[in-house]
Amino acid sequence: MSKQNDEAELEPRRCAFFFDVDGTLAEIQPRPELVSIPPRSLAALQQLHREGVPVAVISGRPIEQLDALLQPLVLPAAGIHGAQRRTAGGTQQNLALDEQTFATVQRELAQACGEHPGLSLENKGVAFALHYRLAPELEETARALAEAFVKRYAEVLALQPGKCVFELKPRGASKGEVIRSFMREAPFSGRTPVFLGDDLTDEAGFAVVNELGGVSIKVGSGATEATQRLASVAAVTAWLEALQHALSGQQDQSIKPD
Ligand SMILES: O=P(O)(O)OC[C@H]1O[C@H](O[C@H]2O[C@H](CO)[C@@H](O)[C@H](O)[C@H]2O)[C@H](O)[C@@H](O)[C@@H]1O
Repeated sequence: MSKQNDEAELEPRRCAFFFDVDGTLAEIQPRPELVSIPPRSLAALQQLHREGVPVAVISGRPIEQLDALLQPLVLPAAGIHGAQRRTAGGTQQNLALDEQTFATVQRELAQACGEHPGLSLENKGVAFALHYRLAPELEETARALAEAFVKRYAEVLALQPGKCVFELKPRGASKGEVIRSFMREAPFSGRTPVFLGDDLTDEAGFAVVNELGGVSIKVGSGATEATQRLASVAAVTAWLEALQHALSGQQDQSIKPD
């Protein structure tokens, strides 16, 4: 870094990059399955990776969905808010609920959601997301349901609010802690961590990156622990392309966030 982090001009070859997906690399869509990552962003990620700059995705989605969104790229990744982590070497670590508890929560949640047809229940294998984007009037219903389940299964579940969603994730899952784990390992260690995210779940990541002396970048509006900001997913694409140019030896001031 050539300047203080609050006005950093990044030197990409000295950084390790961490990206949230929904709302950061990909525009928010009415339903999770409609999401895609812009080809220009994918090309930039691919070049960073090809040139040996460490890049990982840190998402609330399961890793298999991340692989589908990023194909043909296969990156180090954290899924389900940190409950899953695939290292640069390809080893995968998972936090999980025991099968019986998972099956019980699944059955009870499905039954409860069935009483509110506007709610959509996403089963992520080791976590659940209660979406109300298509029925915003059900926000408080979704919140109450999620809070009740987390209270009932407090030993194993934690609440993760997000954009038009209340998620039930395995207790202990944290985007901050997975970024910390990546930063202890090659090829990430010894570099400046840079994390871009847009939502509440990303705040844990910003806190750890700040603690490690890195660069935290909030995408969009809203209160945040992040020290820098980009306005939108489109701005993330432009920022990634500026990184590409910087990697190719071209100077481009636009890699400085707003
Ligand atoms: O950590 P992220 O990569 O940002 O993932 C967070 C959640 O993203 C998805 O839900 C959100 O995006 C959907 C598609 O744009 C949107 O319809 C929904 O309202 C958002 O909450 C995904 O479905 C979740 O599993 C992720 O945890």
